[in-house]
Amino acid sequence: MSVQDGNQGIVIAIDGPSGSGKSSTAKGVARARDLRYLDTGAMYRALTWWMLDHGVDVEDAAAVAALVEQPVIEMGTDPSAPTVTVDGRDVAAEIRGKDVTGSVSAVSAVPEARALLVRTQREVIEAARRESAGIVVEGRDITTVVAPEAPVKLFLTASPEARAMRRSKEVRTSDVAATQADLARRDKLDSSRAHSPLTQTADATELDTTGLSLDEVIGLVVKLADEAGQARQA
Ligand SMILES: Nc1ncnc2c1ncn2[C@@H]1O[C@H](COP(=O)(O)OP(=O)(O)OP(=O)(O)O)[C@@H](O)[C@H]1O
Ligand SMILES: Nc1ccn([C@H]2C[C@H](O)[C@@H](COP(=O)(O)O)O2)c(=O)n1
Repeated sequence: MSVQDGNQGIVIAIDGPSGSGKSSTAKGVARARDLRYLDTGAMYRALTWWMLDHGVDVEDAAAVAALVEQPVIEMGTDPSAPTVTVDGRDVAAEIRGKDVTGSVSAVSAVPEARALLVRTQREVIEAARRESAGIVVEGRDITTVVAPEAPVKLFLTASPEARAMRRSKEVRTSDVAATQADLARRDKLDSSRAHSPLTQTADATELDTTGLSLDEVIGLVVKLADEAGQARQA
């Protein structure tokens, strides 16, 4: 059996704060080992986009809760070309805008929104496993709620300064301080909400990526995945 065979049906769960490198790492690992990829943050962003597009006050949890079932959110899990659609419309660009980023923590704190999206995320994971494909899933509650039984569980971190520098470079802003403040704002909301807050648990391997290149981080995670695959084969 090859290393790839050991990874068949594997679930790699990655959590961590904003800008720690979850999406880039998850995509790189999925590409390296021919796995599927699920960006759960994009699902919360897609739901938020729909709420804003329909004029819903996202600070009104009851209003959000009443409408969560309305949009049809679909995720494409090819790590080289992930997609996100709402009611058939490609919203990949819109969900990265300031309005959605400013409102997504409020929507993701609504229990009905979480229940719905966690259910959908588990369905995507099961579909991948039925096809014998493994999947890398990243977000804030993957190791704790969505897939706590995953054989590989990681908590990615990086210093606030490193995360702000990386994100500023990505969005081409020189205002690193403002970027750092926005990351801190979202981390605080995501870690302090009542339902499924971002939490680091003892059974998830912490990976501090501050001094590491993206390729180095991907290499470390691939190694962990291969070791878990070999243990599954033994
Ligand atoms: N180890 C690394 N070294 C340098 N840059 C990195 C590293 N990891 C990720 N990056 C870069 O940092 C930026 C943020 O990474 P990414 O979007 O993967 O983080 P994230 O944790 O998924 O963020 P969010 O939770 O906000 O979606 C990207 O531009 C990415 O290319
Ligand atoms: N599993 C998840 C994934 C994401 N969220 C929330 C919290 C984030 O601020 C927001 C956007 O995620 P990002 O695109 O920055 O990864 O979505 C969550 O609550 N649970």
